[in-house]
Amino acid sequence: MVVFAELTDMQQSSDPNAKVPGTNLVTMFYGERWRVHRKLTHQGVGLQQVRRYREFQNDESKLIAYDILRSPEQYVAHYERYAASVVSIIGFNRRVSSIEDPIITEVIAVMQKAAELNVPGKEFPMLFETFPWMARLSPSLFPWIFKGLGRRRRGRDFFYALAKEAHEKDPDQSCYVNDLFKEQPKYNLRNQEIASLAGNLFGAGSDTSSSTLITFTLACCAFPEVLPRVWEELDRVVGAHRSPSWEDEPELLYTKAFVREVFRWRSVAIIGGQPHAPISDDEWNGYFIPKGTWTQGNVWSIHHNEKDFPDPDRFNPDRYMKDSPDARRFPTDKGYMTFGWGRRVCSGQGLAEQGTFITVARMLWAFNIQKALDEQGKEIPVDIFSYTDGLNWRPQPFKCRFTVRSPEIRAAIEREGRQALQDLSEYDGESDAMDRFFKHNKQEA
Ligand code: HEM
Repeated sequence: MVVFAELTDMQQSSDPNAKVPGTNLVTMFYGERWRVHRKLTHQGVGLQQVRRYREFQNDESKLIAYDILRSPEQYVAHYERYAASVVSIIGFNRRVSSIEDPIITEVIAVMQKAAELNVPGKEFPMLFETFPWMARLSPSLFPWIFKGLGRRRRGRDFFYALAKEAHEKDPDQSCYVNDLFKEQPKYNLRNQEIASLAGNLFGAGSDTSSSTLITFTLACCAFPEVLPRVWEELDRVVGAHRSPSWEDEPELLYTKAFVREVFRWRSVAIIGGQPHAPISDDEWNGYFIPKGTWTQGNVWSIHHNEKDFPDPDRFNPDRYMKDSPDARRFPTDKGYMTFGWGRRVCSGQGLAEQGTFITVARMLWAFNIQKALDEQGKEIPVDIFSYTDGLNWRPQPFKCRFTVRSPEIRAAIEREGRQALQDLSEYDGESDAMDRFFKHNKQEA
């Protein structure tokens, strides 16, 4: 498999001198270059940084509730817009204001397809994992792989064009791509590295965050019995005249447990993301693991271990309530492994956790989320096992009902939504680079 990784890395690079092992943090081998990318990513979305993003993240989250009031049937698109907009502001200082934006309709769709194909042993090119001898055959035997890599190169061009546009518009503006351009000479960053670092915000951070919110919605439909308790807490701590804020967090114990259970119940990176590999020979529990062997953490299995999580398919926030009989000791304080582990642990964990908390708390406060009704007024069942089939997964499309919990709450959602739109207007703006790219691609297609 290592052979295949090297092959793809060489093919990915348009610079003939660029025979470094990979240009993207997510798939890069561990080493000096990986450390540089990891450091730069932390400068953008590390734990210290993400608190600075709370204000606009909260505003974008207020717009989910506001948008769902007007078009509840498009709830998935509203989640996707929110997640894409947050990382777009961080990266490029430009928000994604519409669910029609090509960042959502095209880029995120490509990411989902990539996650679907990127399952070890499932389909070409990951069949190399199942049949390693294939990796030794001439690349000319697999012409279609180059088509895929060409597409990936176009993705890089796209993110580089967006980064350059943001930088040229205002090089002093505080945003991630401006920091990358500032660091370019120090780390000798090639343009395609800037593109991949900036593109990772969408690639690693957008589909994962929105899929988690879809899972949350499915859990509400499938397990309505958990809702009254969380409403009692939210009504007591927050009330009806404003939505939850981060300041409420210490008092929202059951809501926080609810969020943790969302992360555990159907973790989006179900096999822990990309495979890891030991950098030297290793031994574990009597097993010899040669250097470079792919190892994959089975998050599904960890989160479905009856010992730690009895009746694991039941959505039960009580697992995370300290004094509950359903609580069990888990090796980590958080009680889940949703973001991976070790030195490759998710770089955007802090951003994802704070955004998921504020959005789940707000959605629970705002709505009763239930199964949809058919024409006879009967509830349409949901299937908690009907998920997409990929490295990152999400529920297959399902219909549901959002009912605002009171007229006071409706008024607060509308007031806060209008205010959020005003506050976010500083990030509004068109992108010529995006228009050009999608027009060009349509012509080519
Ligand atoms: C609910 C949302 C998210 C989940 C469940 C998630 C999960 C994961 C997982 C399981 C990994 C692999 C960890 C490992 O190999 O051990 C990962 C890696 C990564 N994630 Fe996330 N992630 C989320 C959101 C984000 C966000 C918002 C960003 C950035 C904006 C991000 C950036 C990254 C990056 C850059 C890596 C690669 C790190 C490396 O290989 O060094 N993720 N994520």
